[in-house]
Parts: sequence; structure tokens; C-alpha cells
Amino acid sequence: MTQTALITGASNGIGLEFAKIHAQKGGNVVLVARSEDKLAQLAQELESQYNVKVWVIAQDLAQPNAAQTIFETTEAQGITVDILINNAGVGEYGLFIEQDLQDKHNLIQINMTSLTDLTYLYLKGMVACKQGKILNVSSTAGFVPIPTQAIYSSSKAYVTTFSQAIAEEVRESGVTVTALCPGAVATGFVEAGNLQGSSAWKNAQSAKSVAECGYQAMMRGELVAFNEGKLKFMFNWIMPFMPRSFILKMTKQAMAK
Ligand SMILES: NC(=O)C1=CN([C@@H]2O[C@H](COP(=O)(O)OP(=O)(O)OC[C@H]3O[C@@H](n4cnc5c(N)ncnc54)[C@H](OP(=O)(O)O)[C@@H]3O)[C@@H](O)[C@H]2O)C=CC1
Ligand SMILES: N[C@@H](C=O)C(=O)O
Repeated sequence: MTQTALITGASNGIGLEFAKIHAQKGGNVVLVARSEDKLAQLAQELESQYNVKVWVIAQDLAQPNAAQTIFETTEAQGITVDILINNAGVGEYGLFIEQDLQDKHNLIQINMTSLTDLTYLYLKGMVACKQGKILNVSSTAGFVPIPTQAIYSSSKAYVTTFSQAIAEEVRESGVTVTALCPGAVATGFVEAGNLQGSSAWKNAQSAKSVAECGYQAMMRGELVAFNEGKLKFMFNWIMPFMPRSFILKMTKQAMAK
């Protein structure tokens, strides 16, 4: 049966690669982002190249009602979402007290609240049908506090913890929830988050490789997935045993420009 995947942040980066992967496997796709022209272009390419159905929903996930609007749109068009990939997210760089508070509210809305709302709205139907998969794109940043990314790293800690908790809640239902925790990835995220020049991205991975890893982990129903084995080892078996003060110095240095 052809499965439909709703992918947020599908106009660029990792989300764009998720859309290509799912379409290549014969899946229908609902593309969500703000850039309607880019999404329309991608929709046309995917439909002609893979003979799948593609819908475009242009929505700003920084808006409080975005998730409800997206859900109402798919409901109105009779679209059953079998796979939800909450990928959209924005980064940041700078001292907390020097940040624009509205920008931080937007980050919290995009990275946490809209992700939560979309999960709530679509997970209910998946549980009712006893099938479905959710992939929440988090980050290794969620495992440690990061000076200059205080709210971003906290938002990803939320995504990783939230995803595991609801995965257990629905474990008997036939629905799986996966948190994908990439390290540095070479996408527009870096410039958009004013992160260029930070040494943390010197060995950034490709969006394609991260999406392939995340998609496979989602299909296997993994709880928490890393795109590199060394990251999995470091964040599961090394970092938890390090002194907090040392971790803070290390993350602060990694972000230095
Ligand atoms: N790049 C990295 O180093 C890492 C990224 N991640 C996570 O991966 C995910 C994808 O990031 P990545 O692909 O790298 O970043 P990109 O900046 O390349 O892509 C971000 C996507 O999110 C969309 N987006 C941004 N703001 C909004 C908004 N307000 N409303 C709707 N959509 C929005 C953008 O589309 P548009 O502008 O058209 O709205 C774009 O499609 C994020 O959750 C990020 O936190 C995790 C670890 C590392
Ligand atoms: N890992 C990067 C993306 O989440 C970061 O720390 O910003």
C-alpha cells in the first residue's frame, strides 16, 4: 500500500532529502515549509520522476495555529498521513541575554510547540489505525548544554525526551516514534542560525547521508538514532560520565568562531 509521508522543512536540507527518499520508494509526500515556490518546484520534480502524488502546504511553523491548519488541510483533502517527519527546525548563536526574545519564542514554537502539536494531531489517528511512524528530528545538541545555543540545545533535549516517552506510550499500538540526533550537517541551517565559522561544523556530514540514516532508523522503529557510530558511543557512553563543568567548557569551545 502506498504510504503518505508528511515532511516539515521539506524545501531545503535534510527535509528535502527525506522527501526524495520517500518518493523514490514510491511513497506519496506532503511537503511543508514556508517557501511555496520551492515546494511547488520540488513537487513537480518528484511527481514526474517517481510517479507519486505530492501535496504542498506552505505554512510558517512559528505561527501558533500552523499545526492545526496543516492538519485541517490534510483532513479536508482526504489525505491519510502514514508517516510524520517533524524535521523543520532553526538554530541560533549568541549569548542568551543578547538575543532577540521574539526570535527565541519563534525557535521554541518551531522546534518544540509546532512539533508537539503535529505529533498530537497525527499520532491519534495512527494509534486508531494501529499503524504509523513518526520521526522527530532532534540533535546531538540535545544531549548537552551548549553556551551560545542555550535555547536550541534545550529544545532538542525536549524533542529527544518527548519522542522516547510517547514511543513507549504507544509501543503496543503498532505505531513507532523515533528521535534522530544528527551531529553537524552541511545545510543552510548553519548560515540561517548565524553559526558559520564555528569549528563544530568543520567535519559536517551531508544532508543526504543523514536523511538516509534517519529514514532507515524510522522504518526499523528505533527509539533514538545517530547518523554516526562515534556520536552514538560518545553521547551514550562517554558524555554521561564526564563532569558537567568539563562538558560546558568543551561545548563552549566547540562553538567558538
Ligand atoms: N544542520 C545541522 O547541523 C543540524 C540540523 N539538525 C536539525 O535538522 C533539522 C533540519 O535542519 P537542516 O535541514 O539542517 O536545516 P535547513 O535550514 O537546511 O532546512 C530547514 C528547513 O526548515 C524549514 N523552516 C525553517 N523555518 C521554518 C518555519 N518558520 N516554518 C516552516 N518551515 C521552516 C525551511 O524551509 P523554509 O525556509 O522554506 O520555511 C527548511 O526547509 C532541524 O530540526 C535541525 O535542528 C540537527 C542536527 C544538526
Ligand atoms: N548539532 C548541531 C545541530 O543541531 C548544533 O549543535 O547546532
